[in-house]
Amino acid sequence: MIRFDSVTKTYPGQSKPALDDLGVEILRGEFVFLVGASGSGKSSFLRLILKEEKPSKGSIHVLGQDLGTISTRKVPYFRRSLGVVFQDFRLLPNKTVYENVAFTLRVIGKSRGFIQSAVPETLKLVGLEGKEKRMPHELSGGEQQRVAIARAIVNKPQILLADEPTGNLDPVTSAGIMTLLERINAGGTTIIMATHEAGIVDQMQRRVIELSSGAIVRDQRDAGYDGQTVRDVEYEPVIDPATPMPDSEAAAAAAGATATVATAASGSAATTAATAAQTDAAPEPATITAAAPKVTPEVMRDAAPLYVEPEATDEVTDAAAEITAAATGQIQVDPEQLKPGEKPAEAASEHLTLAERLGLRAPGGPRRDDTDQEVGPTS
Ligand SMILES: Nc1ncnc2c1ncn2[C@@H]1O[C@H](COP(=O)(O)OP(=O)(O)OP(=O)(O)O)[C@@H](O)[C@H]1O
Repeated sequence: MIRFDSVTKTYPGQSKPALDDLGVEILRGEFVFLVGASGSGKSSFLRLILKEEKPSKGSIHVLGQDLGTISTRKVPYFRRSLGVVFQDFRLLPNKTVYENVAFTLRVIGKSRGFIQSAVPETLKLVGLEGKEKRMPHELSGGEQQRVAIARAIVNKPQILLADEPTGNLDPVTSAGIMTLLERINAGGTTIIMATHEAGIVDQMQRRVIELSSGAIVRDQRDAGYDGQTVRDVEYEPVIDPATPMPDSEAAAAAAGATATVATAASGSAATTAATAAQTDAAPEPATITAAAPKVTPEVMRDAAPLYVEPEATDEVTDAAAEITAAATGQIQVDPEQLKPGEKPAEAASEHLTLAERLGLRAPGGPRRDDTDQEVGPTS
Protein backbone atom coordinates (compact mmCIF):
# COMPACT_ATOMS: atom_id res chain seq x y z
CA MET A 1 0.00 0.00 0.00
CA ILE A 2 2.77 2.45 1.03
CA ARG A 3 6.45 1.67 0.84
CA PHE A 4 9.50 3.81 1.54
CA ASP A 5 12.80 2.43 0.28
CA SER A 6 15.94 4.17 1.57
CA VAL A 7 14.16 7.52 1.56
CA THR A 8 16.08 10.62 2.55
CA LYS A 9 14.57 14.09 2.47
CA THR A 10 16.77 17.12 2.88
CA TYR A 11 15.08 20.49 2.46
CA PRO A 12 16.91 23.17 0.50
CA GLY A 13 19.31 25.10 2.68
CA GLN A 14 19.26 22.48 5.46
CA SER A 15 22.38 20.55 6.38
CA LYS A 16 20.58 17.80 8.28
CA PRO A 17 17.99 15.64 6.54
CA ALA A 18 14.38 15.82 7.80
CA LEU A 19 14.10 12.10 6.98
CA ASP A 20 17.18 9.94 6.91
CA ASP A 21 17.34 6.69 4.92
CA LEU A 22 13.85 5.53 5.86
CA GLY A 23 12.64 2.06 4.97
CA VAL A 24 9.12 1.07 5.93
CA GLU A 25 6.03 -0.59 4.54
CA ILE A 26 2.43 0.09 5.55
CA LEU A 27 -0.15 -2.45 4.56
CA ARG A 28 -3.71 -2.07 3.38
CA GLY A 29 -6.13 -1.54 6.25
CA GLU A 30 -3.56 -0.62 8.88
CA PHE A 31 -4.01 2.15 11.43
CA VAL A 32 -0.59 3.65 12.07
CA PHE A 33 0.39 6.33 14.55
CA LEU A 34 3.42 8.43 13.68
CA VAL A 35 4.96 9.74 16.87
CA GLY A 36 8.11 11.60 17.80
CA ALA A 37 9.38 14.90 19.03
CA SER A 38 8.59 18.14 17.28
CA GLY A 39 10.77 18.33 14.18
CA SER A 40 11.38 14.57 14.05
CA GLY A 41 9.92 14.36 10.55
CA LYS A 42 6.27 13.29 10.94
CA SER A 43 4.76 15.94 8.68
CA SER A 44 7.54 15.46 6.15
CA PHE A 45 6.68 11.75 6.06
CA LEU A 46 3.03 12.58 5.31
CA ARG A 47 3.96 15.24 2.72
CA LEU A 48 6.11 12.72 0.86
CA ILE A 49 3.20 10.25 0.68
CA LEU A 50 1.03 13.03 -0.72
CA LYS A 51 3.78 13.92 -3.19
CA GLU A 52 3.76 17.43 -1.82
CA GLU A 53 7.50 16.97 -1.45
CA LYS A 54 9.95 14.81 -3.37
CA PRO A 55 12.53 12.58 -1.67
CA SER A 56 16.13 13.66 -2.11
CA LYS A 57 17.10 9.99 -2.31
CA GLY A 58 15.24 6.70 -2.42
CA SER A 59 11.85 5.73 -3.77
CA ILE A 60 8.27 5.80 -2.51
CA HIS A 61 5.47 3.59 -3.76
CA VAL A 62 1.88 4.43 -2.90
CA LEU A 63 -0.99 2.25 -4.11
CA GLY A 64 1.38 0.43 -6.40
CA GLN A 65 2.67 3.56 -8.10
CA ASP A 66 6.23 4.78 -7.95
CA LEU A 67 5.70 8.43 -7.00
CA GLY A 68 8.90 9.34 -8.81
CA THR A 69 7.24 8.46 -12.09
CA ILE A 70 4.03 10.47 -11.61
CA SER A 71 4.18 13.71 -13.57
CA THR A 72 3.25 16.96 -11.86
CA ARG A 73 0.19 17.14 -14.04
CA LYS A 74 -1.02 13.74 -12.86
CA VAL A 75 -0.51 14.47 -9.16
CA PRO A 76 -4.07 15.76 -8.58
CA TYR A 77 -5.43 12.49 -10.00
CA PHE A 78 -3.15 10.48 -7.74
CA ARG A 79 -4.28 12.50 -4.71
CA ARG A 80 -7.89 11.51 -5.27
CA SER A 81 -7.06 8.15 -3.72
CA LEU A 82 -5.91 9.96 -0.58
CA GLY A 83 -7.83 11.96 1.99
CA VAL A 84 -6.09 14.44 4.27
CA VAL A 85 -7.12 15.94 7.60
CA PHE A 86 -5.20 18.71 9.34
CA GLN A 87 -5.03 20.06 12.86
CA ASP A 88 -6.61 23.37 11.85
CA PHE A 89 -9.54 21.83 9.90
CA ARG A 90 -9.03 24.08 6.81
CA LEU A 91 -12.72 24.42 6.00
CA LEU A 92 -14.01 26.92 3.49
CA PRO A 93 -15.33 29.60 5.86
CA ASN A 94 -18.01 31.01 3.58
CA LYS A 95 -19.53 27.69 2.55
CA THR A 96 -22.04 25.55 4.42
CA VAL A 97 -21.21 22.15 5.85
CA TYR A 98 -22.86 20.55 2.81
CA GLU A 99 -20.97 22.72 0.37
CA ASN A 100 -17.65 22.12 2.09
CA VAL A 101 -18.06 18.41 1.53
CA ALA A 102 -19.63 18.71 -1.94
CA PHE A 103 -16.91 21.07 -3.16
CA THR A 104 -14.30 18.32 -3.53
CA LEU A 105 -16.68 16.22 -5.60
CA ARG A 106 -17.66 19.14 -7.81
CA VAL A 107 -14.05 19.97 -8.54
CA ILE A 108 -13.29 16.42 -9.65
CA GLY A 109 -16.33 16.39 -11.88
CA LYS A 110 -18.71 14.04 -10.07
CA SER A 111 -22.30 14.10 -11.25
CA ARG A 112 -24.99 16.03 -9.39
CA GLY A 113 -26.75 12.74 -8.61
CA PHE A 114 -23.62 11.27 -7.11
CA ILE A 115 -23.04 14.38 -5.00
CA GLN A 116 -26.63 14.42 -3.79
CA SER A 117 -26.33 10.90 -2.46
CA ALA A 118 -22.67 10.85 -1.34
CA VAL A 119 -22.66 14.06 0.71
CA PRO A 120 -25.63 13.27 3.01
CA GLU A 121 -24.41 9.69 3.38
CA THR A 122 -20.96 10.88 4.46
CA LEU A 123 -22.33 13.56 6.79
CA LYS A 124 -24.43 10.89 8.43
CA LEU A 125 -21.37 8.67 8.81
CA VAL A 126 -19.50 11.40 10.67
CA GLY A 127 -22.51 12.24 12.85
CA LEU A 128 -23.43 15.59 11.28
CA GLU A 129 -26.86 14.72 9.93
CA GLY A 130 -29.13 17.77 10.25
CA LYS A 131 -26.23 20.25 10.28
CA GLU A 132 -25.84 20.50 6.51
CA LYS A 133 -26.82 24.17 6.36
CA ARG A 134 -24.61 25.39 9.18
CA MET A 135 -21.62 27.58 8.44
CA PRO A 136 -18.25 26.47 9.89
CA HIS A 137 -18.27 29.23 12.52
CA GLU A 138 -21.60 27.87 13.80
CA LEU A 139 -19.99 24.53 14.71
CA SER A 140 -17.91 23.36 17.64
CA GLY A 141 -14.28 22.47 17.02
CA GLY A 142 -15.08 18.78 17.03
CA GLU A 143 -17.89 19.29 14.54
CA GLN A 144 -15.61 21.30 12.28
CA GLN A 145 -13.11 18.47 12.33
CA ARG A 146 -15.92 16.05 11.47
CA VAL A 147 -16.72 18.19 8.42
CA ALA A 148 -13.04 18.07 7.47
CA ILE A 149 -13.06 14.29 7.85
CA ALA A 150 -16.26 14.04 5.80
CA ARG A 151 -14.60 16.10 3.08
CA ALA A 152 -11.54 13.84 3.21
CA ILE A 153 -13.49 10.59 2.90
CA VAL A 154 -16.41 11.57 0.67
CA ASN A 155 -14.56 10.35 -2.42
CA LYS A 156 -13.85 7.06 -0.65
CA PRO A 157 -10.05 7.30 -0.54
CA GLN A 158 -8.01 4.21 0.15
CA ILE A 159 -5.69 6.11 2.44
CA LEU A 160 -6.48 8.78 5.03
CA LEU A 161 -3.58 10.91 6.28
CA ALA A 162 -4.21 12.85 9.46
CA ASP A 163 -1.70 15.40 10.77
CA GLU A 164 -2.47 15.96 14.44
CA PRO A 165 -6.24 15.91 13.84
CA THR A 166 -7.03 16.25 17.55
CA GLY A 167 -4.39 18.89 18.24
CA ASN A 168 -6.96 21.66 18.66
CA LEU A 169 -9.63 19.67 20.46
CA ASP A 170 -10.46 18.95 24.07
CA PRO A 171 -10.10 15.35 25.30
CA VAL A 172 -13.77 14.38 25.03
CA THR A 173 -14.07 15.76 21.53
CA SER A 174 -10.75 14.12 20.62
CA ALA A 175 -12.15 10.80 21.79
CA GLY A 176 -15.16 11.26 19.50
CA ILE A 177 -12.88 11.99 16.55
CA MET A 178 -10.80 8.91 17.29
CA THR A 179 -13.96 6.81 17.43
CA LEU A 180 -14.83 8.10 14.01
CA LEU A 181 -11.37 7.41 12.59
CA GLU A 182 -11.46 3.93 14.09
CA ARG A 183 -14.77 3.28 12.39
CA ILE A 184 -13.46 4.55 9.04
CA ASN A 185 -10.43 2.29 9.42
CA ALA A 186 -12.67 -0.68 10.23
CA GLY A 187 -14.31 -0.03 6.85
CA GLY A 188 -11.01 -0.75 5.11
CA THR A 189 -9.39 2.68 4.83
CA THR A 190 -5.70 2.75 5.73
CA ILE A 191 -5.05 5.53 8.24
CA ILE A 192 -1.75 7.18 9.12
CA MET A 193 -2.01 9.72 11.90
CA ALA A 194 0.75 11.94 13.22
CA THR A 195 0.15 12.83 16.83
CA HIS A 196 1.68 13.97 20.11
CA GLU A 197 -1.26 12.64 22.11
CA ALA A 198 0.08 9.86 24.33
CA GLY A 199 -3.34 9.12 25.80
CA ILE A 200 -4.87 8.41 22.40
CA VAL A 201 -2.00 6.22 21.24
CA ASP A 202 -2.00 4.30 24.52
CA GLN A 203 -5.75 3.69 24.35
CA MET A 204 -5.86 2.63 20.72
CA GLN A 205 -2.93 0.15 20.83
CA ARG A 206 -2.23 0.18 17.11
CA ARG A 207 0.97 0.14 15.10
CA VAL A 208 3.30 2.91 16.22
CA ILE A 209 6.15 4.25 14.09
CA GLU A 210 8.35 6.52 16.13
CA LEU A 211 10.67 8.98 14.45
CA SER A 212 13.67 10.66 16.01
CA SER A 213 15.74 13.12 14.00
CA GLY A 214 14.28 11.74 10.78
CA ALA A 215 14.99 8.08 11.53
CA ILE A 216 12.64 5.29 12.59
CA VAL A 217 13.61 4.32 16.11
CA ARG A 218 10.57 2.15 16.78
CA ASP A 219 8.06 0.32 14.61
CA GLN A 220 5.83 -1.71 16.83
CA ARG A 221 2.44 -3.36 16.54
CA ASP A 222 -0.26 -3.02 19.21
CA ALA A 223 1.83 -0.39 20.92
CA GLY A 224 1.58 2.66 23.13
CA TYR A 225 3.12 6.12 22.89
CA ASP A 226 6.21 5.26 24.90
CA GLY A 227 7.73 1.90 24.29
CA GLN A 228 10.84 -0.12 24.17
CA THR A 229 12.78 0.66 21.05
CA VAL A 230 11.96 -2.28 18.83
CA ARG A 231 11.26 -2.97 15.23
CA ASP A 232 8.75 -5.78 15.25
CA VAL A 233 7.15 -5.00 11.93
CA GLU A 234 8.83 -6.82 9.13
CA TYR A 235 10.47 -4.74 6.46
CA GLU A 236 12.64 -6.23 3.76
CA PRO A 237 14.74 -3.58 2.05
CA VAL A 238 14.31 -3.58 -1.70
CA ILE A 239 17.74 -4.18 -3.22
CA ASP A 240 16.85 -2.68 -6.58
CA PRO A 241 14.83 0.50 -6.03
CA ALA A 242 13.28 -0.01 -9.45
CA THR A 243 11.65 -3.23 -8.27
CA PRO A 244 7.89 -2.76 -8.09
CA MET A 245 5.89 -3.38 -4.94
CA PRO A 246 5.79 -7.08 -4.11
CA ASP A 247 2.03 -7.37 -3.88
CA SER A 248 -1.05 -7.19 -5.98
CA GLU A 249 -1.82 -3.61 -5.08
CA ALA A 250 -0.24 -2.27 -8.23
CA ALA A 251 -2.83 -4.05 -10.29
CA ALA A 252 -5.65 -2.93 -8.02
CA ALA A 253 -4.50 0.66 -8.17
CA ALA A 254 -4.03 0.52 -11.91
CA ALA A 255 -7.58 -0.70 -12.21
CA GLY A 256 -8.70 2.35 -10.27
CA ALA A 257 -10.07 0.27 -7.44
CA THR A 258 -11.19 2.27 -4.43
CA ALA A 259 -12.08 1.10 -0.99
CA THR A 260 -15.63 1.64 0.11
CA VAL A 261 -15.55 3.31 3.46
CA ALA A 262 -18.58 1.61 4.90
CA THR A 263 -18.31 -1.79 3.28
CA ALA A 264 -14.74 -2.62 2.33
CA ALA A 265 -12.95 -5.59 3.76
CA SER A 266 -13.01 -5.57 7.49
CA GLY A 267 -10.13 -6.54 9.70
CA SER A 268 -8.06 -4.67 12.17
CA ALA A 269 -4.64 -3.26 11.59
CA ALA A 270 -3.25 -5.90 13.88
CA THR A 271 -4.37 -8.70 11.62
CA THR A 272 -2.80 -7.13 8.57
CA ALA A 273 0.50 -6.24 10.13
CA ALA A 274 3.43 -8.41 9.31
CA THR A 275 4.57 -11.12 11.66
CA ALA A 276 6.69 -10.13 14.58
CA ALA A 277 10.37 -10.31 13.83
CA GLN A 278 12.60 -8.20 15.94
CA THR A 279 15.64 -7.37 13.86
CA ASP A 280 19.18 -7.68 15.08
CA ALA A 281 19.81 -4.21 13.76
CA ALA A 282 17.32 -2.51 16.07
CA PRO A 283 18.59 0.97 16.87
CA GLU A 284 19.42 2.17 20.33
CA PRO A 285 16.58 3.45 22.51
CA ALA A 286 15.77 7.09 21.87
CA THR A 287 14.75 9.66 24.40
CA ILE A 288 11.35 11.10 23.63
CA THR A 289 11.60 14.82 23.85
CA ALA A 290 8.18 15.75 22.48
CA ALA A 291 6.32 18.55 24.18
CA ALA A 292 4.21 17.26 27.05
CA PRO A 293 1.08 15.84 25.45
CA LYS A 294 -2.12 17.65 26.29
CA VAL A 295 -4.19 14.50 26.52
CA THR A 296 -2.46 12.31 29.04
CA PRO A 297 -3.47 8.68 29.47
CA GLU A 298 -5.18 9.68 32.72
CA VAL A 299 -7.26 12.34 31.01
CA MET A 300 -8.22 9.93 28.25
CA ARG A 301 -9.27 7.31 30.77
CA ASP A 302 -11.54 9.88 32.42
CA ALA A 303 -12.95 11.00 29.08
CA ALA A 304 -15.31 8.04 28.71
CA PRO A 305 -17.25 6.99 26.78
CA LEU A 306 -14.43 6.42 24.37
CA TYR A 307 -15.00 3.75 21.78
CA VAL A 308 -18.76 3.74 21.55
CA GLU A 309 -20.51 4.05 18.23
CA PRO A 310 -20.54 7.59 16.83
CA GLU A 311 -24.33 7.80 17.06
CA ALA A 312 -23.99 7.66 20.82
CA THR A 313 -20.85 9.75 20.86
CA ASP A 314 -22.52 12.63 19.02
CA GLU A 315 -24.53 13.49 22.09
CA VAL A 316 -21.45 13.41 24.19
CA THR A 317 -19.71 15.59 21.67
CA ASP A 318 -22.59 18.05 21.58
CA ALA A 319 -22.66 18.14 25.34
CA ALA A 320 -18.95 18.81 25.22
CA ALA A 321 -19.41 21.77 22.90
CA GLU A 322 -18.92 24.16 25.77
CA ILE A 323 -15.70 22.47 26.74
CA THR A 324 -14.71 22.73 23.12
CA ALA A 325 -15.58 26.40 23.07
CA ALA A 326 -13.32 26.88 26.06
CA ALA A 327 -10.65 24.82 24.37
CA THR A 328 -10.86 26.95 21.25
CA GLY A 329 -9.04 29.58 23.23
CA GLN A 330 -5.99 27.50 22.37
CA ILE A 331 -6.95 27.05 18.75
CA GLN A 332 -4.78 28.96 16.40
CA VAL A 333 -7.62 29.51 13.97
CA ASP A 334 -8.56 33.15 13.69
CA PRO A 335 -12.34 33.35 14.32
CA GLU A 336 -12.50 36.33 11.95
CA GLN A 337 -11.50 34.01 9.14
CA LEU A 338 -14.43 31.75 9.89
CA LYS A 339 -17.06 34.44 9.39
CA PRO A 340 -19.18 34.08 6.28
CA GLY A 341 -18.77 36.74 3.66
CA GLU A 342 -15.18 37.33 4.56
CA LYS A 343 -12.49 36.48 2.09
CA PRO A 344 -11.23 32.90 2.45
CA ALA A 345 -7.71 32.46 3.75
CA GLU A 346 -5.96 33.68 0.65
CA ALA A 347 -2.70 33.73 2.53
CA ALA A 348 -2.09 30.06 1.67
CA SER A 349 -1.08 31.27 -1.73
CA GLU A 350 -2.32 34.24 -3.63
CA HIS A 351 -1.22 32.59 -6.83
CA LEU A 352 -3.07 29.30 -6.51
CA THR A 353 -6.76 28.68 -7.03
CA LEU A 354 -8.73 27.02 -4.24
CA ALA A 355 -8.76 23.72 -6.09
CA GLU A 356 -5.00 23.94 -6.51
CA ARG A 357 -4.49 24.62 -2.81
CA LEU A 358 -6.61 21.59 -1.95
CA GLY A 359 -4.51 19.49 -4.29
CA LEU A 360 -7.40 18.78 -6.60
CA ARG A 361 -5.92 20.52 -9.64
CA ALA A 362 -2.36 20.75 -10.81
CA PRO A 363 -0.88 24.16 -9.96
CA GLY A 364 -0.69 26.22 -13.10
CA GLY A 365 -3.23 23.98 -14.79
CA PRO A 366 -6.26 25.21 -16.66
CA ARG A 367 -8.25 27.97 -14.96
CA ARG A 368 -11.98 28.47 -14.74
CA ASP A 369 -12.29 29.96 -18.19
CA ASP A 370 -10.23 27.29 -19.88
CA THR A 371 -12.07 24.83 -22.05
CA ASP A 372 -9.42 22.15 -21.50
CA GLN A 373 -10.96 20.20 -18.64
CA GLU A 374 -8.25 18.69 -16.53
CA VAL A 375 -10.51 17.42 -13.81
CA GLY A 376 -12.77 14.45 -14.09
CA PRO A 377 -13.53 11.09 -12.55
CA THR A 378 -10.46 8.99 -11.90
CA SER A 379 -11.93 5.70 -12.83
N1 LIG B 1 9.75 23.44 4.10
C1 LIG B 1 10.80 23.22 4.91
N2 LIG B 1 11.99 23.81 4.67
C2 LIG B 1 13.06 23.58 5.45
N3 LIG B 1 13.04 22.75 6.50
C3 LIG B 1 11.89 22.14 6.80
C4 LIG B 1 10.71 22.33 6.03
N4 LIG B 1 9.72 21.57 6.54
C5 LIG B 1 10.24 20.94 7.61
N5 LIG B 1 11.54 21.28 7.77
C6 LIG B 1 12.46 20.77 8.79
O1 LIG B 1 12.46 19.37 8.71
C7 LIG B 1 12.46 18.79 10.01
C8 LIG B 1 11.25 17.90 10.18
O2 LIG B 1 10.08 18.73 10.20
P1 LIG B 1 8.61 18.14 10.26
O3 LIG B 1 7.65 19.25 10.10
O4 LIG B 1 8.51 17.01 9.30
O5 LIG B 1 8.58 17.56 11.75
P2 LIG B 1 7.35 17.10 12.65
O6 LIG B 1 7.76 15.87 13.35
O7 LIG B 1 6.12 17.03 11.83
O8 LIG B 1 7.24 18.29 13.68
P3 LIG B 1 5.94 18.82 14.49
O9 LIG B 1 5.59 17.73 15.46
O10 LIG B 1 6.47 20.04 15.18
O11 LIG B 1 4.88 19.11 13.50
C9 LIG B 1 12.52 19.95 10.99
O12 LIG B 1 13.88 20.16 11.31
C10 LIG B 1 12.00 21.11 10.19
O13 LIG B 1 12.57 22.32 10.63
